Amino acid sequence: MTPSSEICSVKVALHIRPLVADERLQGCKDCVSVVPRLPQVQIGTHSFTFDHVYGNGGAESSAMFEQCVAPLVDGLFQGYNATVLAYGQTGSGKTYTMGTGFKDGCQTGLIPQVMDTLFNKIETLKHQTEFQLHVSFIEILKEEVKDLLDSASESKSVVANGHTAKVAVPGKPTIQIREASNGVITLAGSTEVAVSTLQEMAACLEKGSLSRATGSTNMNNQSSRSHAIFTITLEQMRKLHSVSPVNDTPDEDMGEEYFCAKLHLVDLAGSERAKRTGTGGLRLKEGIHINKGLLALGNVISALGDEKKRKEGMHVPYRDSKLTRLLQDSLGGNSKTVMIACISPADINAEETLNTLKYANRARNIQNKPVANRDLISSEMQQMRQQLKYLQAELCARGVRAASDEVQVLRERIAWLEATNEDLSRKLHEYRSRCAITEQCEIDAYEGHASSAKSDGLKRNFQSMDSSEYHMDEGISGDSSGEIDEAAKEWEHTLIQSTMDKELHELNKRLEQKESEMKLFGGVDTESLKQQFRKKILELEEEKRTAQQERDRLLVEIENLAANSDGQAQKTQDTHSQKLKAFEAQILDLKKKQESHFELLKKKQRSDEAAKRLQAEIQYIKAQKVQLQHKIKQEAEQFRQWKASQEKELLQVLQRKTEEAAMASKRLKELLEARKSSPRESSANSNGHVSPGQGNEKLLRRWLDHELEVMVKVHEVRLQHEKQKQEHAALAKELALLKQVDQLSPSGDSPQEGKNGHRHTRYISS
Ligand SMILES: Nc1ncnc2c1ncn2[C@@H]1O[C@H](COP(=O)(O)OP(=O)(O)OP(=O)(O)O)[C@@H](O)[C@H]1O
Repeated sequence: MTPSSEICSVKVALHIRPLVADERLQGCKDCVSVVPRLPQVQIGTHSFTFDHVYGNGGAESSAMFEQCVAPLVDGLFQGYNATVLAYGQTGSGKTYTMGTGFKDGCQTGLIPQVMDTLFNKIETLKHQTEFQLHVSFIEILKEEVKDLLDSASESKSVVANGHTAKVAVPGKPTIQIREASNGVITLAGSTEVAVSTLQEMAACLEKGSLSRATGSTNMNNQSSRSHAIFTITLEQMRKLHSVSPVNDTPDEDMGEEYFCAKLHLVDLAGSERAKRTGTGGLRLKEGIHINKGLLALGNVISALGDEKKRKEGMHVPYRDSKLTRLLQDSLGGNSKTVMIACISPADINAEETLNTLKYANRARNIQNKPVANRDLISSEMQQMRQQLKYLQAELCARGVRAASDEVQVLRERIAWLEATNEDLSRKLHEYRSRCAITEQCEIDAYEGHASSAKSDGLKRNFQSMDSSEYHMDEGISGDSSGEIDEAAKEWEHTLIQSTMDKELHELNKRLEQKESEMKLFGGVDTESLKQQFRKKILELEEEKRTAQQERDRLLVEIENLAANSDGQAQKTQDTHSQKLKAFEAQILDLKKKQESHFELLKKKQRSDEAAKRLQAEIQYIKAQKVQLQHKIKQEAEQFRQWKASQEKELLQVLQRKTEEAAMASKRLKELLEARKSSPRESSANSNGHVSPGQGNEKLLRRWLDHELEVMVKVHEVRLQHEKQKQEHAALAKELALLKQVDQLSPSGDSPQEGKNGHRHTRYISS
């Protein structure tokens, strides 16, 4: 049972009955006065204050139940034990006040009102709580506990000399007072009748009241000769509801909460003086026992009521009598207790009344610590259930339930990516080797074509110049092989660029895929999630440990109970065994939850590792990409430089040839001028004589032929130069385009087709 302690004093109410007929006949006077509107009474010079005073000018007796007992009935539903104790001299009205003389459905007294209220409340709560009610009714007569509800002893009640008493049935075990390890006092062997209606409970009260030992004394025609305790045990199994976080509707799956509380309604035997009660023999013996019990009760009340002694931890003599032993819980223990001190206002009873008032006044100082008797197991189970609910909700919120599926999907995706990667690498390798072969074939084919085409074209034109004194073949005679080299170089450059562009394109594609994979990992704060998991696992471990400890404790308790062979022990043992089973199931459940948490944590770790690998792969691809881009740039730059140097060289040659052509043309002009200025020389030579002028003419003609040839060649070179210039412009344009592509290259697309097409055309045309 879980304690939720609060300290509260024993409440004391004073009930002053009116003067009874007998007293009036004796001419008794009222010696007790109630201070108006105060719970205070005066008797002689003595003044006493209580929590409530009823009757004889005080509050109406009818208000007693509402003010003193109804709160205790309410507390019963919250799991608090309670005791209502009627104390007072014989004939002071205890039985009347308690209603333990309940006969023929007569509703006076507190017990019938308790029963009414109890069943009304059960009626209003039964839709959400399951109730079980038991009653027991015992009396302590001459220091023996007797069962007033035992059917076997019913017929054995005897009436002799106006005295009703039960005869002990042979073989029937006597009722034993037991104290459990937690200090709870129980009666082993008493009849506990399960009741479900007011009528059944009233029948029990009536039956027990009839069985109770009563006798006639001078003070009371029907004096109770025993202490009677009517006990109502209320067990509740309350259905717990939690509110669904999704739609605010009650969730039925929260289990139950168990409460068990007892209400003792005690009608003590009246204190008496043998002289006044006029008893002798059997009555006297009864009276001695009654007084002994009450004296023990007085001592307990004194010990508990003295604050100083209480603080010093003074011994409380509960064990001095069966009465005090049974009321141990109600006085200074786990119970909310109300004592109703009953007094007669008659002056003839002044001394007893004063004693009662002193007794009751001391009882006000007793402090109890009532605790709600909630079943520890059910409350722990409830806590565990709530914890589990919380965990499940949290896991749901964080999408961890889907984590395992997600990890599976990612694994498959990684496997697919790796396969694709391998496939692409293989294709790339094949492509490269194909490229190398194609490149070689292209070069070979080009070389073959060039050697024939060039010899037909350029070589034919320039061949004659090889032997000339002007050495016009310089720079041009090597053009054939030079152009072949150039074309091969360009072709190689195009192929390299194309391969690298494709490589870059592949890398970009892979990078894109890997990055989209990474995004799947990115949604969850994995570190904090892992922390949460670890925390929950630790919490579950802690809960499991607590549950195991509780189970061990229960086992020990069951073993102890097993040692006790009586019915009550057996019953408690059965209850404990059931709880133990439930508990073990709970522990098993917790273990499973813990294992599943471990599994989730492992999966999460594996998924993190996969994410790490993916990240590393992405980094590697990025590095590769940067390297490739750098290479493309470098290759383009090298080619550009080579092309520029080629053009520069060509321009130099052209310039030189142009200058030479200009020189030749100038000389030709000079020679023509010289010929015009000597016509005689030429006529004289026409007579058949070879003059020195004739030799010159011959020389001049030869020279002229040569000059003309040179001029034709110069013209051809000029044409060639024009052509080269056009090509140069086209190349510059292409180079600019390449540079642009290079800058935009992450997409990997490049206008390869155009370049190749253009160059190829150029090779053919040249
Ligand atoms: N408040 C009351 N109003 C009217 N009559 C009362 C009241 N209280 C008690 N009486 C009457 O007083 C008589 C004695 O009452 P009761 O039997 O309840 O005393 P008791 O304290 O139980 O005595 P005992 O200790 O001897 O059993 C009874 O006849 C009862 O009807």
